[in-house]
Formats: sequence, structure tokens, C-alpha cells
Amino acid sequence: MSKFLDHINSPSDLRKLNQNYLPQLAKELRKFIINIVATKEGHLGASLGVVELTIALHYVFDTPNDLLIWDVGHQAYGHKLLTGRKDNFHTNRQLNGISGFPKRSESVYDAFGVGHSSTSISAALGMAIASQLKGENKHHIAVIGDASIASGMAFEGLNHAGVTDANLLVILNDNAIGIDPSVGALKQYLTNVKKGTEKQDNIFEALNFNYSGPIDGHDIDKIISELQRLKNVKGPKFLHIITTKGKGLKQAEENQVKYHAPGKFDAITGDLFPKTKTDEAPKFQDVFGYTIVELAKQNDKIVGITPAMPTGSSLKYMMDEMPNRAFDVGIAEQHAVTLSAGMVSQGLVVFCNIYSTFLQRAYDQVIHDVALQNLPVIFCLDRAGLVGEDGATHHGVFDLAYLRCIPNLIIFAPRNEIELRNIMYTAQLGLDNPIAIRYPRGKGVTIDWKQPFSNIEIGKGIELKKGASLAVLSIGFISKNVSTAIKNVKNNTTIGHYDMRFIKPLDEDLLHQVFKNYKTIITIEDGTIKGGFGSAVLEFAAHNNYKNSIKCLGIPDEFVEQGTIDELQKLTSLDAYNITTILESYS
Ligand SMILES: Cc1ncc(C[n+]2csc(CCOP(=O)(O)OP(=O)(O)O)c2C)c(N)n1
Ligand SMILES: CC(=O)[C@@H](O)[C@H](O)COP(=O)(O)O
Ligand SMILES: [Mg+2]
Repeated sequence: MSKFLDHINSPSDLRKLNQNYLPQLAKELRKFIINIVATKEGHLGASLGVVELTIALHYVFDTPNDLLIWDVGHQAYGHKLLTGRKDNFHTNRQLNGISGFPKRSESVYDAFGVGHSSTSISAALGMAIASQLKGENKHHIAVIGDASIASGMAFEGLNHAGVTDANLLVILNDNAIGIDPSVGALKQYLTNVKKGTEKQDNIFEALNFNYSGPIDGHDIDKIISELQRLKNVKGPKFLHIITTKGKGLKQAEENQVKYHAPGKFDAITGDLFPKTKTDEAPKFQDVFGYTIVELAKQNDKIVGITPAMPTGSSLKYMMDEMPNRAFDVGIAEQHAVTLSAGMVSQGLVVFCNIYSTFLQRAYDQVIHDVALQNLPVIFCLDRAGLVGEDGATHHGVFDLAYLRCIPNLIIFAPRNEIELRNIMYTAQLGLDNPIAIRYPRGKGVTIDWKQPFSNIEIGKGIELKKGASLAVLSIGFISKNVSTAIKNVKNNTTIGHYDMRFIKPLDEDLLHQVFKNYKTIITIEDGTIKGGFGSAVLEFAAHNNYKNSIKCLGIPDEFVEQGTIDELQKLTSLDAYNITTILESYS
């Protein structure tokens, strides 16, 4: 039972409360968030840190008429609870449940869909200009974190806003950390501002914003009075608040990286539940992280780069062991790619590790700065395929399609941990082209993965099982489901299985053999069906006038929502059971 929260079904209920009760409401909100995230998992620290801000914003502004945008949106759990989603918050990030991020189709209070960072200022400015043009009197508020504001896109928004008279309020929620500690000169600048020790120009004032702060973001009365004041200030405004990520849960305050998204934990004590199994296969990210360290010890030209995901990518291992050769550049995917290109142009061997979904932001840099100049950057694209509970904003399902059309680029998807390790080894020996190596979120299958390195021949696929009439061509880790499915089929002797490994260059010799020896061909990938691996095989068949029957399996041409990876594979017919049914219908 929550004395105040129980009675709040929308911000209008909140606005009826006496301001004196708001600190108690803040406690209730925190407890509610902790209880649900402890059992259902999700992002924790960011939402705990903005509880007071969330209450103050909905208290002072007339949401949803006033438009409120949360950058990234992983901190918007309190917002969801105050805006009518309390009763189904237990479905957060689950299949058919509510999204872990604000989403326009979910609520009128979610003014803009988010998930990828640093979009809030541009979106809020766009809305503010639209309001001006339509003659509407609204407030437009972007809440952005200290790591997200360092991204190029946020600066583009600030740069434009500063020459407008738009009614825009940017609130910088400065907790001095992203997922991992914030980096860069801006972080230093913000630290100086907080300490107030150095006399320096204010960047935001210099960009024509009416700046106020820094103020204590956990002092609800102070935030309310400042927001009320700012409501009457014209033009672009900037409020700098200081908060503690994980506020209200001791462990989350003390271990902010771990409690960004801690998994299940004890809601009473805050302690994480210990992992029990020790002999399991490793996460793909750890194979990358350990292997790059191993290779870098032998090859002093190797450098590692991550845009703001050292823990998630496991580049952290290299940053710890070789801090001068591993770089976290902050949320700056475009910079990470062109920085890599610059280093490679000078003879370094660069592993640029970016989540598949976030590389979307650096598409032009991949084409213009890397591929066009044929600079052999080694892209390691983590979280490729379906990622699970983060949902539509984060699935890495477009990479095969969006990369395949780029000349010069090699594209490889390892079937298992050993292949990931060996392609990293092969790539650092020296390639004539850039390469994208895409691998999934989570664990692989090979416990004994640390085998001696061996070279992988570029553009060569392999036969995993010989058949007679039906050939399955797979790419990457999804081949595990194919192997299971083939085993499930009673009379499976007619079914062949080929791991093509390279989407580009395609192993045309192998494809000719397959098309000549099998009547029916099924392609399977954990990427979009439009333009990916299956499309490449169809093009090959058309080009060579093959008339075999071809079926392509992959992610349908729609955005896939959140759920566990297993559930989403079922939904998209990529699980072993569905593949079995399909194979049976053909054999
Ligand atoms: C373009 C993009 N790159 C990376 C991420 C992954 N990511 C999500 S939250 C986050 C850190 C955000 O830090 P900050 O803006 O300071 O917010 P806080 O979590 O501290 O509230 C990162 C790197 C993302 N969502 N979008
Ligand atoms: C909000 C966000 O973008 C990240 O926190 C993301 O959820 C991390 O994903 P992983 O859990 O796969 O590292
Ligand atoms: Mg932060």
C-alpha cells in the first residue's frame, strides 16, 4: 500500500496533492520501482535518480499538453507510473507488456519515442517550432543526461536552438555517469561548474541559453520553484541539476555501473542474487573482450574503441590492462567510426566495437570514411539479431541489410565463440578491406572456447551436414537452432546444412555446389528478411539462372517488440521448433 501513489492515476491527481506530501510520494515511487525491477529486471539506477525531477515536472507543467521528452527513456519508469501505467508496470519490458522506453503509441504522455540517446533536444525543438508556427502556447521540455548531452546530435540541437526564440527547456540531469563513468572534456567542464572553483565561461550561456543551476536535483521544493520560474522565461532555457544515479538504494548508489540494469535482486536488502552456474559457455561479448586483450599482447598495433559501452562490450578488460590503447569515446558512434578510420590510415589495427543497433547512427561514416577509402577497420558489432527486452529500438536486425550494399566491406557472422575468436585473429593479421563481424547478445554454446587461434579463409562457407534434396543455408549463431531442428526431423538424411559465414563476399563456389545438388534451398538469418542474407542468395540464384525453389526465413518486415529472445524467436518463427516444422513440411 502506498498512501499517495495508490491514488495517482494521472498527473492531474498529482497536482491536487499538497506540495508538502511530495517527498513522501518520492519515497513511494522509489519503492514501487525497486520492487518491480527486483523481480522483473530492467533499468534501475537512472529512474531512481530522477524521481524528484519526475514528480516536479508533472506537478509544474501541464502534461500532456506541455510536451516532455526523456532522452534515451531508460529513466522514465517514474514517469510511466505517474501517467497511468502503474497497474501494468509489472509487465514492463515483457512480451505484450509495456515498453521499457517511452513510446507514442503507449501513452499520450510519451511525447516522443526514444531508446537511442541524444535525440531529445532536436525533437523538443522541433515541437517548439511547430507550436510557434501553429500559434499554440505550450512548453517543450527535454530531459537529457550528462553522457547523452556529449553526443554530436545533442550539440546539433543546442546549436540550432540557441538562434531561435523557441519555448524550449533543456534539463541536464548530471549524475556524472552514463552506463559507465562519463568521459571527455565536457565531463571535466561539468565537474568544474559543480565545484565552482574555476572561473570559466558558461558553455550553455555562450550558446544563447538562459542557464540556471547547478541545483540539487533531489530537493523537490527547489526544483519546483525553479521550474515555476523558468515557465515564465522566454526563449531557450537550460536547467542544470545534480543527482545521484541509483538514489535511495544503497547498493545502486555505490555500484552505479552494475545497478544501471542489475538483473534480479533482493528488493529488501538490495543485494544481487548470486550467479550459480560456473561451467557455462561464455557471453560473446566476453569472448571479444578476452580475445582482444590476448591479441593486443602479441600485436602492439592493436587498438580498441567503444562509444560508451565498455562494460557492455567487455572492451573494459582491455581498458583495464592497456589503458593507453583502449578508448571509450562516449556516446559518439559517428566519431568512433571516423576516429577508427583515422587510426587505420596511419597503420594501426583498430577494433571498433559498436552495438549493431547503434551503428545505425554512424552509417555515413562507415560508407564515406571507411569503405570508400577501403580502410581495413575491424568492426565488431555486438548485440546483433534480436536482443530481447529492450525491444524495437534496440534489436540489431538491420545490419546485414544495411551493410551488404556497401562496396569493399566484408561481412562475417560467427556461428560460435571459436569462430568469433578466429575471425578476430584473422582480421588483425591484416585484411585488404574493412570487415564487420556481427554476433549476438548473451551466451554462446562452447564452454571450451579458448582454442589455439586459426586462420579463417575470407569468403569461405562450410558444410556442416551433407544432405540430398533440401539444403539449409544459415548465417551466424542462428545455425544452432537449425542444427537442433535438423536433429528433430525424423528422416533427416535428405537435409543438408551449410554455414555460409560470410554474407559478403558470398562463397559462390559453395553456392553453385548447393544449387546444383539440392532441389530446395532454405536461407535463415536473425536479421530482416528485406535485403539481408536471403536476398543475397536470391540475387545469386537470379544472376545464375537457377530455378531451385528458395524459401527465406528471417525477421519479418515489421518492428519486433520486446520479450525474451526465446519468445521473440518463436514469434518470428526462428526458434528450433518452428524451423523443425518448416523442414518437415519440405522433406
Ligand atoms: C546512440 C546510443 N548509444 C548508446 C546507447 C546506450 N546507452 C543507453 S543509456 C546510456 C548512458 C546514458 O547516460 P546519461 O545520459 O548520463 O544518463 P543516465 O543513465 O546517467 O541517467 C548509454 C550509453 C544508447 N541508448 N544510444
Ligand atoms: C538503455 C540502453 O540503451 C542500454 O542500457 C541498453 O539497454 C544496454 O543493453 P545491454 O543490456 O544489452 O548491454
Ligand atoms: Mg548520467
